Amino acid sequence: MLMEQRIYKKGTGPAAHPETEKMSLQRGARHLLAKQRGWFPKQRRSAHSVGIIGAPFSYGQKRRGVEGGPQAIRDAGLVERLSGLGCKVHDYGDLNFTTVSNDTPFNNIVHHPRTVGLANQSLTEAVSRAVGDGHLSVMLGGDHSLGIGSVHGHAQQRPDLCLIWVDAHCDLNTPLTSMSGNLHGQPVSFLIRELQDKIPSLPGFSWVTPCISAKDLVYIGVRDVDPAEYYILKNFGIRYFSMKEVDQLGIHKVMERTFDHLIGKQKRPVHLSYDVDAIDPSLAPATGTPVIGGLTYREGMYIAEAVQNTGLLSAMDLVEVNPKLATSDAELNATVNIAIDVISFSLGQAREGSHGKYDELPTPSATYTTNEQTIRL
Ligand SMILES: NC(=[NH2+])NCCC[C@H](N)C(=O)O
Ligand SMILES: [Mn+2]
Ligand SMILES: [Mn+2]
Repeated sequence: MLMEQRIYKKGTGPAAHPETEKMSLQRGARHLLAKQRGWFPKQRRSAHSVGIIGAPFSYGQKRRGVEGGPQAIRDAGLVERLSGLGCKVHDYGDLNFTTVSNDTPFNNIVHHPRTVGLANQSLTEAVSRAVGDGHLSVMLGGDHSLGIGSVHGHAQQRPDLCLIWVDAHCDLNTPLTSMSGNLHGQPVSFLIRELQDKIPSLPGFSWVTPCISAKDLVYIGVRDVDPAEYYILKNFGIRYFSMKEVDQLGIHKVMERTFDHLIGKQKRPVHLSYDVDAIDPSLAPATGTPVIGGLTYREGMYIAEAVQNTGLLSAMDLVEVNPKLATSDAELNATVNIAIDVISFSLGQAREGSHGKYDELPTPSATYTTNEQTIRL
């Protein structure tokens, strides 16, 4: 409730607390409220500096609409949510992608190679800049072919990164094994060093160099694995927790083993690539390749919380939200809100409560001074 007059703690006033940086409306409102009551929110312990990069791109698959993901996620209040968590948010805006003309399929199968290659080249630069600027990079897709550029750009700044890929799919086909021809089913194959003699040179991809080893990657949530992907998982020793392991072990053990594998011996930056189709389609239906039997809301958020708790998250992706595939407003809102929740939990929201808002509790005996009078609360 708004009070008639602003109330300041004794000996303080607006001049004693200059607002040094531009704040979001919500943070500003909270700050004002705190001022009115006479105490101030303290700096959060886990305050991240976050760089948001919108990647409105859909040519890694055939269903248009996923390019509307960043706008839908922003419209639903992502920046305000993150500011409310105490994050310092720098929004880099949306990238402007070029559709290459005469982009004929590679081998008559792989669609839009030049357009996908070029988009990922500019995403690489954007993510590298954001991380170089000192931000935790948050890339909003767009389809999951963007994983190439996001991980690649992150690796330019943090060559020792490891990768957690949360997805119903492995996205591990090579251009020679893909049955769909969609590059969103192939990004990881371009990133893994050990696979490079199996990757043909694709027009638009000459700039790509692999940046992780098979042991630097863990999958969580997979339940739709193509034959070639299974071959690669097994023969290259890639660690993965399918939905079967999530059922057998429980999500807590899955995360424990994930971190044991990736950061057990040595701490290093974590890249979290989160495909919204990892979550069960009954909860997040507005996506292009839904697969029944996915993560519950609680499992999905537990993964994000656990990654945040490592303190090592350095870049993340939230991809495959396709607003055009929602059959109702309710479906759209459910999917977009889950996307925002995944990002928020990855950046410090916690179900047990968040720390940091209060330095101390207000006491009834404290006195507060307005411009004209002293008030006892
Ligand atoms: N990012 C995604 N949703 N990928 C779905 C991939 C589906 C299938 N495995 C393919 O190669 O096309
Ligand atoms: Mn994916
Ligand atoms: Mn997927």
